[in-house]
This record gives sequence, structure tokens and C-alpha cells, in this order.
Amino acid sequence: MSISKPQRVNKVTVQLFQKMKQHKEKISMLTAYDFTMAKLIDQAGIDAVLVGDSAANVMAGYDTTIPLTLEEIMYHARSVRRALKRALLVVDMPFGSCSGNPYKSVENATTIFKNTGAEALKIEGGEELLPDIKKIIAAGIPVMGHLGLMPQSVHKYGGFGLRAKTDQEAEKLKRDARLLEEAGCFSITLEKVPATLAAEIASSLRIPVIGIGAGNEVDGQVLVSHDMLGMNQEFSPKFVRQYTNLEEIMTNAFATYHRDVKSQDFPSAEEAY
Ligand SMILES: Nc1nc(=O)c2c([nH]1)NC[C@@H]1CN(c3ccc(C(=O)N[C@@H](CCC(=O)O)C(=O)O)cc3)CN21
Ligand SMILES: CC(C)C(=O)C(=O)O
Ligand SMILES: [Mg+2]
Repeated sequence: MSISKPQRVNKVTVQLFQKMKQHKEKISMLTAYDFTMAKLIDQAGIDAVLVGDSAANVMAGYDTTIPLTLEEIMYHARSVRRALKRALLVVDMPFGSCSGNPYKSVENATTIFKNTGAEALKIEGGEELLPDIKKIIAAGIPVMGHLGLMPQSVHKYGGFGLRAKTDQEAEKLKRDARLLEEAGCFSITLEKVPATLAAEIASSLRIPVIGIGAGNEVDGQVLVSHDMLGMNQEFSPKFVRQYTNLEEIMTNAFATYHRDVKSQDFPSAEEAY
């Protein structure tokens, strides 16, 4: 008798990520923070779901990702875990949970892994964090790197502007990407960097590079679901494509309900017992 569950057909694994790059099949990834949204994303066939620390902005209303706690990201990740059948589940390590003390970083990564069912963790940072990242990978946890615009370092750079504009920054980025691959990361997210630089990095690495604001010549794309759904018209940097205008659709639905309650149009006789 088999003690393991039969492997679901087509389940996305970190190994499949590598194969998709080899076969030049682009990888699609979106964020989710809750069960219902994650279910729809999985149902649509998206390859990977990121429980991003952007939950700090999108779910909690903070200005930066910095305040999000380990407990908070784990709550979102467990909710998303229950919804996914096919997509790979990647979870962000929140600010301060992986920051230069490898012993603590492994402990935090292990806590997230044990308590959420994540299949990989994403970590912002390059060379400075190599000891932490290597130890986490050695503990058996697949790691996705995150370079370029690293929102947890917003105060270090003083904003969310384009990264790697100077030759010196571009060289550091290329070096960091290579070091992350050598350290054993299975993939790297590259945020808000010039498209030509992103293309050069993607073609020089064996592991897939997932871009956000990094142009088309990378191995996949990631967006915040709420952004691509147009749920907040105030946040629309040019790298976001709005596939619908849910802000308008939802606001109209709420306003119509409000009107119907006030006018006693809702509920109707058919909607009552
Ligand atoms: N809803 C949402 N979407 C995201 O993509 C996202 C989050 N939240 N939270 C965490 C980080 C922060 N990110 C950001 C934030 C701002 C810009 C940005 O381009 N902002 C300005 C320009 C800022 C500047 O040039 O200094 C803009 O054009 O809106 C990009 C990515 C990406 N992540
Ligand atoms: C924007 C993506 C890459 C992210 O890290 C997040 O949503 O937290
Ligand atoms: Mg993030």
C-alpha cells in the first residue's frame, strides 16, 4: 500500500519551473492572500501563486511592506494553501525574518514552511544574504530570489524608482543574480529594472527569471492580482496591465445594493421566506 498520495497530474513543482524555461514556455504567476481569490487563480491555470508581503499594502492598508509579521503572512498562506490544486505555492519571507542571521533565518523559514504548506519561499536580497539563503536551501526549502526593486528596502533607496540605472548598479545586479543561482535558488524575481538588463540576466542564467516591470525577454511574469484586476485605480505604474476595472464594477455593485436597501427594493418577495 502506498503511503503517499498519488501525484496530481500536471502539478507545478520547482522542477517543472526549470523544464518550462528549457522548453521556452513562459511562466505565469499572480499574488493571492485569501482562499477565494486563490481558487479562481488556480482554476484559471496560472502556474504559480505568490503570497506576497504586498498583503501589507493590499490587505492591511500599510504604506510599505515593512510592518507585516510572520504570523500575518502565515495566516494568508494557509488560506491560499487550502485553495490550490495545481499552482506552485510561493510565500514571501516578511521584513526582518531573513536579514543576516542565518540561524534565525532558517528558524523563521522552517516556521513558515511547517505551518503553511508553502512549496517555496521568496527572499529579497543578494550577496549580503547568501549565508542565510544557503542555509535555508540546505534545510530543504526551495528559495526564489528577489532582486532589483526590493520593496522591503524602500527606505534604503528612498522610493520605488527604477533600479540598476547606473553601470555600477547593473554590475552588482548581474553578480547577485549569478550568486543566487550558484547558491541553489530555483528561480529569481526581478522587479522594475531596464528590460535589456533583465533580458541579459535571464539569458545568462539556467534558472527562470520572473519579471515584474522587467520587460518581455524574461522567463515569466508576476503581478499583484488586485493591480491587474484594476481594483485600485490610484495604483497604476506602467508595468501593470489592467485586465478589467474591478474598482468600478465593485463600487457600482455596492452602490446599487445601498440604493436598493434604502428604497426597500431589496429584498424582494422572492428573496424572502
Ligand atoms: N498593490 C501592490 N502592487 C505591487 O506591485 C506591490 C505592492 N502593492 N506592494 C509591495 C511592492 C511595492 N511595489 C511597487 C511600488 C511602487 C511602484 C511604482 O512604480 N511607483 C510609482 C513610481 C515611484 C517612483 O518612481 O519613485 C508609480 O509610478 O506609481 C512599483 C512597485 C511592488 N509591490
Ligand atoms: C510584487 C511581488 C513580486 C511581491 O513580492 C509581492 O507581491 O509581495
Ligand atoms: Mg514581496
